[in-house]
Amino acid sequence: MIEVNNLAVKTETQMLLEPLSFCIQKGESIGVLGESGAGKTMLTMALLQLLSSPLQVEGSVIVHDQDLSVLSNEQLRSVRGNTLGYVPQNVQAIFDPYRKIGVQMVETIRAHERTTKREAKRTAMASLREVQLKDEHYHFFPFQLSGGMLQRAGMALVFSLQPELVIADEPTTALDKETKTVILELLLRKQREEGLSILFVSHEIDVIKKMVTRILVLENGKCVERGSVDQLMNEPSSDRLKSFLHYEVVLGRGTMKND
Ligand SMILES: Nc1ncnc2c1ncn2[C@@H]1O[C@H](COP(=O)(O)OP(=O)(O)OP(=O)(O)O)[C@@H](O)[C@H]1O
Repeated sequence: MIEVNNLAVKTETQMLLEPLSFCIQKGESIGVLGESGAGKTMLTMALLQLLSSPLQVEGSVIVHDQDLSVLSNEQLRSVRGNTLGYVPQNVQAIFDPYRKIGVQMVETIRAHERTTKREAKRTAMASLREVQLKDEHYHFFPFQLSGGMLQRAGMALVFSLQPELVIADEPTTALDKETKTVILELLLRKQREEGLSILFVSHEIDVIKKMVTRILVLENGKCVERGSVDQLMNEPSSDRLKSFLHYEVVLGRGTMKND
């Protein structure tokens, strides 16, 4: 459903993301693994057409045979949300701190779909329940929710628009175990039951292994390795991936076959 061809990001003096190509099919999940500064967020922003001068973006992102770079801002707003859902690491940026969660959800739903307020409220409530929040949270301000609850509310907002592909940029980093489980299980269930496609960005190899079938490893803005999870876990070739695996073993998060 999405085809990325030689996507690159640079400034006048520096290459921040070297040309990268990959496809994601319906119902497929791909992981992007890399350390801080590897270019993971740069990739997600370029995919969503959210970068502007002085950053220069080259290459193309094709969604359902449509090149996103030629779309108007209005068309892009529709693609972002209805087709491509974006879950950032810190969803505080999604919500206006001074307005109630439910009001913001209803507004977003109605900006993307022709629906009544009542119907949008029903969708918002159902979405909140899906992430194991309660109906009362609909009436809360963002600051009244804990960080983990707010991250779940962010997921609810994204899923209330029923996107076909979710781009999740470190969606569970620094969250408690319970919230992490709710978010990861929801993504996997949507993939299994609704054919959701997922681009899962993380520096946590144990999480990425559970979530995806194929991985791209980024280092200094360059894809240094790619392949299926099974293949890469058993025969990593880049030093970057080897060090990720070594780190995981040292932390005792799991036993690797190549240990
Ligand atoms: N607006 C910008 N102008 C110039 N360079 C930038 C800009 N934004 C980010 N960078 C640089 O691009 C590189 C990649 O940054 P990016 O935010 O994509 O890393 P990341 O892998 O997402 O890291 P993290 O996990 O810490 O978020 C870094 O060297 C960063 O300093």
